[in-house]
Amino acid sequence: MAEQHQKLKTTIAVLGCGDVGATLAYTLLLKPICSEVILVDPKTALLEAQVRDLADATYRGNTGTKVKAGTHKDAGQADIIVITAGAKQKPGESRLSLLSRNLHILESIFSSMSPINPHAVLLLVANPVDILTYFARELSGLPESQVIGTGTSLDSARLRGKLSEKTEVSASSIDAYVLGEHGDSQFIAWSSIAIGTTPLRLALPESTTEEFRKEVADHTRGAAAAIIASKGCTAYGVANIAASICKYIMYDQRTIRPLSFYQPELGCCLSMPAVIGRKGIVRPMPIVLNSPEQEELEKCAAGLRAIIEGAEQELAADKTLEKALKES
Ligand SMILES: NC(=O)C1=CN([C@@H]2O[C@H](COP(=O)(O)OP(=O)(O)OC[C@H]3O[C@@H](n4cnc5c(N)ncnc54)[C@H](O)[C@@H]3O)[C@@H](O)[C@H]2O)C=CC1
Ligand SMILES: CC(=O)C(=O)O
Repeated sequence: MAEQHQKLKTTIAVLGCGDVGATLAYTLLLKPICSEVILVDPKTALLEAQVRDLADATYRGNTGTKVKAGTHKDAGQADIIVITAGAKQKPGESRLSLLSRNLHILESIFSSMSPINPHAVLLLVANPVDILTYFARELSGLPESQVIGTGTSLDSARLRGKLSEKTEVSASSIDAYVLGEHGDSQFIAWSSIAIGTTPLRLALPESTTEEFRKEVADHTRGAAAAIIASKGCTAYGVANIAASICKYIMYDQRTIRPLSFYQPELGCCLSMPAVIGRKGIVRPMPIVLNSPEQEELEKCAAGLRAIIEGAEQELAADKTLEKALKES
């Protein structure tokens, strides 16, 4: 019986229980996606308080999901490991400015979690998410398909929200993708946007003007900075998206979303549409880009590759210094 129970148990570990991690844990408790949510954070007082506060939300009308505090080792055995651990942008700061701090946190997480459940799917949320997804793939030793970042899913949701305002059609009836970096070099795949089954250019002729496209792209690209300027963080949007991705994985739902994953032909992780299921990326879903969009994609990948190279050099220099200090 105990063994049968063990097999039915499904666990999602959330690393980092700050604004994003706690909001994600709350969202997971409200959806019956897994039997247990494990929270991990080195700030032990915060961790205990978050677990108690979240547990209070489970005692009435409970979905059956339990929440508890755990260690990095416990997290390493979960079915899905979500990494929200890391510094966040201050008003006016870019996501890329977090790289050095968050890469060191990522390294320390993998050295404390090892060995990782070989069937786990790793979901990166911390920023800069595309670069961290690239390094998580190397540090975790998991197959590429099992290491994904939330990428431009959030930007795409923001885009659909804006287009919903413009077309007066529900966002859920709009197919529109932001692709590339979850950051300043992201781009909108305008040529494939559909309102229901109607191409955007037919549904809304003004959408082909430079002015319209600039307004929508600026809104989408600038959304995080605008929210952070007033409340210091963004949390609800990404928590909802991360919880939905967990559901697609747990239920092997085969949903198509733009997610950050390794693109062998581009040499980096960035967002392209993919089918998501129990093993993570089931397969990339090809998208037809016109030539300006293809150029944007290549420019975006070149920028990310340059950042990865710089980070690799920094990590190598750190290792050399560490070794020299140990030997002295
Ligand atoms: N990808 C996306 O669309 C979004 C990404 N983010 C990113 O998510 C990250 C977290 O944001 P917030 O929760 O607002 O930050 P926060 O500062 O409120 O929480 C971060 C938590 O991570 C914890 N932490 C640090 N080292 C850790 C370790 N080794 N193991 C476990 N936990 C550790 C900290 O103690 C802290 O409690 C940031 O990098 C932020 O930029 C935020 C919103 C959207
Ligand atoms: C913070 C961040 O990456 C976002 O809200 O898009």
